Amino acid sequence: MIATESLSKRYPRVTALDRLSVDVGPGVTGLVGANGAGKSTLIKILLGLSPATEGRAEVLGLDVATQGGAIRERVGYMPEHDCLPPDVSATEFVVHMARMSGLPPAAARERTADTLRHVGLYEERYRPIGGYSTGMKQRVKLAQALVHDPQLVFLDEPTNGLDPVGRDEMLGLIRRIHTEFGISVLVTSHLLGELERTCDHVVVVDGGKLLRSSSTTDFTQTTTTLAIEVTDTDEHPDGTSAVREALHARGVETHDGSGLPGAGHILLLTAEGEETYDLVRDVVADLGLGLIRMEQRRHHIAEVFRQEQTDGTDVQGVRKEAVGHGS
Ligand SMILES: Nc1ncnc2c1ncn2[C@@H]1O[C@H](COP(=O)(O)OP(=O)(O)OP(=O)(O)O)[C@@H](O)[C@H]1O
Repeated sequence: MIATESLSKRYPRVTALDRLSVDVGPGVTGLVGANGAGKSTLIKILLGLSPATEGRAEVLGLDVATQGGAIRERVGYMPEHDCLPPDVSATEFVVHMARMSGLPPAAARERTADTLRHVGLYEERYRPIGGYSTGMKQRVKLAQALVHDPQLVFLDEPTNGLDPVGRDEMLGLIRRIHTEFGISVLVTSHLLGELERTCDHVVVVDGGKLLRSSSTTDFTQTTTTLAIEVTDTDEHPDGTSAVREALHARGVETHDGSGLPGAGHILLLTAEGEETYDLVRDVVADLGLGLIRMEQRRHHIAEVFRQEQTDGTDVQGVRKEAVGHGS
């Protein structure tokens, strides 16, 4: 879908992209980085709106330097900043954008109605945009990116300014753009964790450089860490401590899962194999406790990242190592 090769963008005072080489396939891909990491710059270059200083890039097999128009016919773009005219309704605006994309009037109206319904705007679509909430404005921006039925959409910080419920709804909507309509998505965020449930693949940039590019499952792959939670009984009012002591007596180290939801009631230990599961089961049964859960823990992206950064001696070292993992 997207391929960049040693792509750089230098402004007089800042290098926004620094020899970025990355491949993005079909599906939902998260482009993650702190503010100023170069995400919006990359999107503008990929749309053929801003020339790269060096390197090259292709979108859907088209060269961004020479085929920007053809790219924008096939790709939708939801910009980061509010850019909506306040005096017109969502319907008028999205019909206009559909017409600009070359749809005939009747098709533009039909596609607009379908798309606004899909993004969750109903009666309000006839009211002027100026009176909309941030969430509704984000939906209008999303609708105009989808109305011409693109193969790929670039969504720049679509969850910006939304409350947690609005954010979840937007992330669900983004996922459905791919699952229901087969449109591939490149979505940016400065929050690594929020893209975890939504994206198949995550590309992390920092200071214009590629930090890491891998599938979400590689990021969050199941580890051999077991999380155990047990009931309390009259005999063992603190069941967790009783299990901890019994496991220690059998030479199994545990840690307490601090920082996890429910910490204090959760024991973490490294599973050496089948025998660890059997041992835990026997210990809990011998104590007469109930086993609430025994599960392999999945890491969250943000944890993996934090872990990599603490393991590295310096940020530069982390970058080198992370680039090594990239595709
Ligand atoms: N037109 C421009 N002229 C000069 N510098 C720019 C220009 N556009 C972006 N920059 C700089 O390039 C760097 C990358 O900006 P960019 O907007 O791509 O980052 P970002 O990752 O999208 O962050 P944000 O989410 O804050 O927009 C920043 O230091 C920014 O100040």
